[in-house]
Amino acid sequence: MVYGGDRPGATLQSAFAGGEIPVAVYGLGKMGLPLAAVFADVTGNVTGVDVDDAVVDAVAAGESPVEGEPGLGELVAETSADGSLSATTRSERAAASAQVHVVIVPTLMEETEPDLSMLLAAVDAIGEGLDEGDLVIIESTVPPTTTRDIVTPRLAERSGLDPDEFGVAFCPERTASGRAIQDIRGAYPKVVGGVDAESERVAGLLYDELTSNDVIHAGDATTAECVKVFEGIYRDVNIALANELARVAEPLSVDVTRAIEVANTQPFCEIHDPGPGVGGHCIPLYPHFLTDTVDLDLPLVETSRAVNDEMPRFVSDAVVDLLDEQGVAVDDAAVLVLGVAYRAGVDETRKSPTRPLVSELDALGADVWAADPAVDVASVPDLAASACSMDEVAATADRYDAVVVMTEHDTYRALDFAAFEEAVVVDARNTLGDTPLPTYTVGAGRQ
Ligand SMILES: NC(=O)C1=CN([C@@H]2O[C@H](COP(=O)(O)OP(=O)(O)OC[C@H]3O[C@@H](n4cnc5c(N)ncnc54)[C@H](O)[C@@H]3O)[C@@H](O)[C@H]2O)C=CC1
Ligand SMILES: CC(=O)N[C@@H]1[C@@H](OP(=O)(O)OP(=O)(O)OC[C@H]2O[C@@H](n3ccc(=O)[nH]c3=O)[C@H](O)[C@@H]2O)O[C@H](C(=O)O)[C@@H](O)[C@@H]1O
Repeated sequence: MVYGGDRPGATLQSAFAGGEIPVAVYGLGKMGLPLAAVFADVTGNVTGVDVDDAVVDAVAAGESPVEGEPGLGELVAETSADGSLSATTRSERAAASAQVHVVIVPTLMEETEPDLSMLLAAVDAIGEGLDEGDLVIIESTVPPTTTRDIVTPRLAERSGLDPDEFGVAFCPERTASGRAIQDIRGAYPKVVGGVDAESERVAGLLYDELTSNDVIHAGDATTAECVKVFEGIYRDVNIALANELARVAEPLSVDVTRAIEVANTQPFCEIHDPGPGVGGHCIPLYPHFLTDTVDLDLPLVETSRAVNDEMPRFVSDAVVDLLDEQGVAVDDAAVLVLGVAYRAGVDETRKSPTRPLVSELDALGADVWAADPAVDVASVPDLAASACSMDEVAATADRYDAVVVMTEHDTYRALDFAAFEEAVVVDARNTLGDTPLPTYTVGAGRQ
């Protein structure tokens, strides 16, 4: 019994750290596997649950199917080998033996509607195996009120327990791909919020064993859900401000990025970086998690989403204008797009701004190619571009009339842009510095 047993905090913590409290982590993806591995490293008693056989087989064999996470491969190998971490697809069976259930499966979006189907499937499996005194922790980002109004009643219904017989808390995953282990271990304070005081107390005690940082008690689950969604919305709105300011670079003949850099020397100013739009499966979603939940107009949040979603067209217009200056019609042009990942340091292409950019150029009749050192471009769905390997880029440089940098991969800074001969360049990330070619830089204007 973890919840409601009135066990003193220290006793509960030593039982948890001593492996006496079996933990199940549902979702062994980019965030879930690092989380399960750290839980296993701390408690020695974790079952990872995933619906993907290949993921489970890899983890059971001590291998990490998640790449690009420093330290993860070693931690999975170590915890699998010493029995701290096991893996299964049998969700209900894992739920029956666990006392702490941590859910970190995807929360996606259909158009602008949150899609909680994977979350609810995991919750249903947990409900089948939920016992009195268990604690369920949601780490997946969810629309505010989900934990209290959807997850908790669903668990009660599935398990036949009263809601006061088990604990539920929302403890958001505040982690970025590429640095998951260090983030989980304590880069930032861990936020916990319970559907009742005991849920929050127990969740706080367990995470206090996991993190080297502080544990912040939000007061309740809905407040904790708002913390996570607000963090993301703040970022989206702030990026939208930077992107809107970037538009004045040309009319004012000013380097807006430089002006932002200097403005940010004031401690209360933190304008983000202009770019080609906002990608990933988090920041573009979280505003909708809020606007879909409250029946209110939230014009700033909605407008910011629109400003960021308009940036791929802004970049496409810059390409057309530069080509026009050179007397090249866009429907006669070959365009190379450098970067399909939504940001540097990841191989993730979900909601990447490159997709709409390529669609815009393709619709204008351009012959579009795309290259990305971190991504298998040929296998990227819904990308209207021909794949070009980085090796081929150098060999075919004279093919292109325009080159567009969409992701700030270090590789691109090493490219010899003189090899692109007559091409024009749009640097949507302000990452190239000076080039020998006609260049438009988002944030700095015409170079
Ligand atoms: N990726 C990121 O940068 C961050 C993600 N998050 C949150 O973490 C959640 C998970 O994200 P990722 O790990 O990136 O997703 P992912 O797509 O990399 O992995 C999800 C995993 O969950 C598994 N899965 C799906 N349904 C399941 C079920 N019913 N039971 C068990 N496993 C199931 C999938 O097979 C997959 O292996 C997201 O919803 C997001 O809210 C939070 C912070 C950062
Ligand atoms: C508030 C916050 O910083 N959240 C982080 C974010 O990580 P994520 O991997 O989505 O990357 P990100 O750095 O926010 O970038 C998102 C998108 O926005 C773009 N971007 C980012 C910062 C900026 O100044 N300008 C800009 O255009 C990026 O290129 C990318 O396309 O979302 C994660 C999440 O919640 O999934 C979260 O854990 C991370 O800490």
